[in-house]
Order: sequence, then C-alpha cells, then structure tokens
Amino acid sequence: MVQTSPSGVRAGASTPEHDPPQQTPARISIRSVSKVFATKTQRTEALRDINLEVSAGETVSLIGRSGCGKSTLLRIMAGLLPPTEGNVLVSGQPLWNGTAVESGVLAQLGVVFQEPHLFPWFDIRDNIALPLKLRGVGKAERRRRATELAELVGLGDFLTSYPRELSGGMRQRVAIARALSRDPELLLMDEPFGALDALTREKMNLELQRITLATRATVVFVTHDIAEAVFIGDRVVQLTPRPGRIQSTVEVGLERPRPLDVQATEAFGTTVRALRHALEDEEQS
Ligand SMILES: Nc1ncnc2c1ncn2[C@@H]1O[C@H](COP(=O)(O)OP(=O)(O)OP(=O)(O)O)[C@@H](O)[C@H]1O
Repeated sequence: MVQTSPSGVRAGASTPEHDPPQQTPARISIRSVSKVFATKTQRTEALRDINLEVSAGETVSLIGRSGCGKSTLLRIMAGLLPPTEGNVLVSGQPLWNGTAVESGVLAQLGVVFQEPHLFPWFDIRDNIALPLKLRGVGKAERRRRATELAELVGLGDFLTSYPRELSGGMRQRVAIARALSRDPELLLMDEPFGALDALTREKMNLELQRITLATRATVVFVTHDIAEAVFIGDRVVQLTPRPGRIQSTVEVGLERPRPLDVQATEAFGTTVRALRHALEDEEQS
C-alpha cells in the first residue's frame, strides 16, 4: 500500500503545470476542477481544485463522508454538470466547452447510478440495446451486441424478461450491460450497489471485477463503503468535505482477480484500517 500526497496526484502523473510530452494521455484526467453551487441566498463550494489522472484499464474508487462532493465530481466527469472552473479530459480531449458538453467525447462514457433506471416496457435485450438504438445501429447488430452483453453480465437466459421480473442485483447488471453497450472508454459508477443487500453486493463486486477484466474497462467507482472501495479499486481516492478536496490516495497492491476471501488477508485489513483512520482523523480535525 502506498499513500501519496494530499494532492492525490501520483508521482510522475501529469499536472496542469507539468504536462509530460509524448506520453499516452490518461484515460480520464481531471484538471483543476472546482464547483460552486450558488443561489441568491446560498453559496456552496462543493469541490476545490481537484486534480486526478486515471490510466487506461485502471479502477479508481472515490470515497469520503456524505456531502464531500463524490457525486458532484462524478456528474462533472459524466457530462451532467459543468465545472465552475477546470476541465475533464477523456483520452486527452476536453469534455467541457464552457457549460456545453462535447458530444463526441461524451459518447466514450458509460454511466451507472444507484438506481438502474430501466424502461419497464422494454425487455432486457431492448433495455441493454437502447443506447445503440439511439445511435442508429441496425436491429440485427443491436440484438447481437445486447445478447453478447447479457451473457457477459450473466443474464443470457433473461433476454426476453422484463425488469419487474428480475431481482435488484439482476436489474443493476442490466444497467451495467447497457452502459457497456457503446464500448465506453470509461465506466463511471455512482454507488451502483448501494441499494443491494450485503451478499448480493459482494457478488456484484466480483461480477464487476470479472467484467472489467474481460473488457479492460477503465472505471471510476463512488462508494461510501471502505471495504468495497478497497476490493474494487487499484487505487482509493479519499475526498474531504467543505470544500471537497482530495485528502489522500492509497494504492491497493492486491493482485487480480481478487477472490472474496482476500478481505480476510492482512494486506486488505491494513489498507482498510489506514483509510478508516484517515476518515476518522479528518472528522476530528
Ligand atoms: N444541485 C445542487 N445545488 C446546491 N448544492 C448542491 C447541489 N448538489 C450538491 N450540492 C452540495 O454539494 C455538496 C456535495 O454534494 P454531493 O452530493 O456531491 O456529495 P456526496 O459526497 O456525493 O454525498 P453523499 O455521499 O451523501 O451522496 C453538498 O454540500 C451538497 O449539499
């Protein structure tokens, strides 16, 4: 386990000031992002000067106490909320052009939320294929790809079922398959398993690992749960609230694929304890 500087930027990673030439751009790069929510009566500085690089194929977990800005950061990365300052680069291309989003860059992203947001009147195959339909992909190709993805997430036998016929974990797997349907460069996940019971959640953690290893997807994963963050992440980035800033970054040096019982190992326990102490220290300061 390696803990890096409070800036959260690893040694050698690019920063706005020092852009290494001839280096493959990070899959996603958050450059000096700040976000202020302002109304007539209230001003909330949700994020201040966030810098973070995520490499291709890497999974980064974002943790922090409620209100520290995790969802705000993910929404900015997903093109749903413009930053007040700074920008997000996807494979070196700016996502934001002022308050407008570059649709070509947006097309490289897949997003999964806590609620799967499936269409009840579409069967599983059509739910998975919806982004392809919106992009004008022909029916035969859509069906082929949706079938392949349903199999990838373990739902090959449920292609013609409807969302109401599936469990919460299965519905969330449909949402993951749908997010993967466009072959995204990057999968952004905001508490995707937060509404599931503990056992289903563990199973989904394993599933996500299997899917990301199979697709080599780059993932940014928001969670409240420290153990989940460590199990899922190659790195865990801790945000601190008011304003949201990166407090620390922990490298998780556990090999993949990780079985569930990796959680009983000393290395796993040490990483979880270090993060818990960091969160407790922050609470007392
Ligand atoms: N649309 C908004 N308008 C005003 N303030 C907002 C808005 N969205 C978020 N905030 C504020 O920004 C801060 C960060 O909120 P955010 O939802 O990003 O935190 P979070 O870490 O995801 O919290 P949680 O873990 O509880 O989901 C909070 O103080 C919140 O009140």
